[in-house]
Amino acid sequence: MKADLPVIELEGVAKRYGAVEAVRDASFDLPQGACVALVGHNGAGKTTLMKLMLGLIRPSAGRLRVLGEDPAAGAAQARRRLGWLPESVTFNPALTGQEVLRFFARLKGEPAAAADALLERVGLIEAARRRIGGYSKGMRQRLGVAQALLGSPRAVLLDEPTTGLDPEVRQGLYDMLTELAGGGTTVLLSSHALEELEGRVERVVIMDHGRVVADGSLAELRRLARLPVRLRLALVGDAWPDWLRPDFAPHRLGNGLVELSCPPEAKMALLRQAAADPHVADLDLEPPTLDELYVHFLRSRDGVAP
Ligand SMILES: Nc1ncnc2c1ncn2[C@@H]1O[C@H](COP(=O)(O)OP(=O)(O)OP(=O)(O)O)[C@@H](O)[C@H]1O
Repeated sequence: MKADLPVIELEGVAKRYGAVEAVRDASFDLPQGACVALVGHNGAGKTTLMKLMLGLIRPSAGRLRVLGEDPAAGAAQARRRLGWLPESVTFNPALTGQEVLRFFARLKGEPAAAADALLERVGLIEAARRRIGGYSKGMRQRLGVAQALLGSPRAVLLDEPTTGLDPEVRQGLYDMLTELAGGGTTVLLSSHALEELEGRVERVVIMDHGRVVADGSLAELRRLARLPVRLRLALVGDAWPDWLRPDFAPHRLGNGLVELSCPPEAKMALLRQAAADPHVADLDLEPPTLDELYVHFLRSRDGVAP
């Protein structure tokens, strides 16, 4: 397979369960070394999409290619080049991390040394001979990631890998995923939380009721959404600058603070005026939050593509 071919390709993919349309008309590519998040609320279709990519289920319509092959066609080759961390992965608590990972290594035809190298890589080598029953949630999750990385997969799919992790452990996990993608592995993770993805993934695919409603970098999605920017000014005395146009809905917050919101294209002109006005003692700029961005795309009727 050529390096410039996408590792995973979806064209008009749909999956129905009876009356439920779990995935509808999904089309996107995941190139080599991409680090992409699938974002959506419960039931949006994230897990179903991953299972389709893994070949665990067949699409009701559309075309799916993983490393150039149909993942559900039974060709084990393509499937073996994928790693998967299922949602809420559980391991036998009576076994040690090393026993579990060596067992999975055997299943994948990998040597025990490969399991040990991965335990080292995910920072579990010191706990390798301890029973999993005594592991923290973060340690179990890292063991899950190590399991997904056995056999040096070309792509890893991680279903909500950060749920329940504290911020430090989560950061460690994202660092590991960034490093993996930097080494050429395609990384796809699902998440409920857009806000934790800032600076951590290069692209997000937002899903709603089985449909892809947005696909792009967070910067691209912000540009597309054209959400208003909030400005907070600290004014000296009772001054009310005449450039505070009523259509920006300026209002006093108390303590000399005034808040207004303006469309992104008006932002620079407004900042220049504020900076040049001696009545403005201080200024804070608040870009739209990721929650606002998320809500915008969930409400958008026709969907948006980059
Ligand atoms: N095996 C199944 N049989 C019937 N319906 C299913 C099946 N699997 C998923 N669904 C339905 O398909 C829709 C999408 O589910 P999916 O698990 O893909 O969502 P999700 O985005 O992963 O949600 P969550 O964040 O809760 O994990 C839901 O309405 C779900 O109930």
